Amino acid sequence: MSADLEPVVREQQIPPVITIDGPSGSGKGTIAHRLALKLGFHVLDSGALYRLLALAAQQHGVQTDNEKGLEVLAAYLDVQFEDNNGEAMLILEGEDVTQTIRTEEVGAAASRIAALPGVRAALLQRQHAFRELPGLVADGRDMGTVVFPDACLKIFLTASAEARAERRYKQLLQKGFDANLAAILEDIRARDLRDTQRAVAPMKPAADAIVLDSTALGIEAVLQAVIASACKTPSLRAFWDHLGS
Ligand SMILES: Nc1ncnc2c1ncn2[C@@H]1O[C@H](COP(=O)(O)OP(=O)(O)O)[C@@H](O)[C@H]1O
Ligand SMILES: Nc1ccn([C@H]2C[C@H](O)[C@@H](COP(=O)(O)OP(=O)(O)O)O2)c(=O)n1
Repeated sequence: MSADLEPVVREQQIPPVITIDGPSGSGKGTIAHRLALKLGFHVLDSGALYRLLALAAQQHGVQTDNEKGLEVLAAYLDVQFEDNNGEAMLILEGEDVTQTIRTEEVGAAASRIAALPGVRAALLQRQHAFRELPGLVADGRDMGTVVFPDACLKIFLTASAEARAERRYKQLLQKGFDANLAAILEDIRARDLRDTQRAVAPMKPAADAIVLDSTALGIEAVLQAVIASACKTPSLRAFWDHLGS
């Protein structure tokens, strides 16, 4: 944090939170990182926690419907989020799993375990712990509705399933994974359905969220729209004034 930003930060009693929720491939992670970088805020990739737990369950032979077993695993989950030249590096039980957790298989398992109330409750405290000064940008499915209902700015980012599948397909190829567009589209639709239909903390825009459809918008255009909303948010004004000066 730069020295001249310190008075701005000191004025904040509770670290401000910006939430970015939405379905797979809507661009939440990308926008959350870009925005956090601009503001100097921390980032919570809450989906990564569900993915890490899903991978840990696979490695320890805990089935995705074993709620009690998953709760215990979540309570003792040994994970670190480290910074690797501006990129998050995810360590599970001492092993770098940054790439391993990004497969559609782990994403689908994460979505299944995320429907279990005990799992969500067990991960809640870990998510709250990311709320530190100067502030937090949190991305996921229930950041604005359940985890940070008092967030000062809530964005719900969406796009058509086809556009999201295409983005994910390109992203997986870029990362060197094998990918099949039709299979990804099917996975995305199944995940959307599971994430919106579950009884606890279903994916939906918070009543006070700004809904942004990025089907026809590039990353820069989405970022500018989010920044425009952030500039109008009173508790964030001091940060933007500082950046503009
Ligand atoms: N508005 C957009 N237009 C085109 N591609 C995008 C857009 N937003 C994100 N992407 C790309 O789509 C892929 C998925 O984005 P990501 O931020 O990981 O989505 P999410 O976190 O919602 O699953 C990434 O490769 C990203 O660069
Ligand atoms: N806050 C969250 C974040 C993720 N989840 C669940 C539901 C999602 O399908 C999986 C994986 O989430 P993740 O954000 O990593 O997935 P995408 O990057 O959007 O494909 O975890 C959740 O239930 N609540």
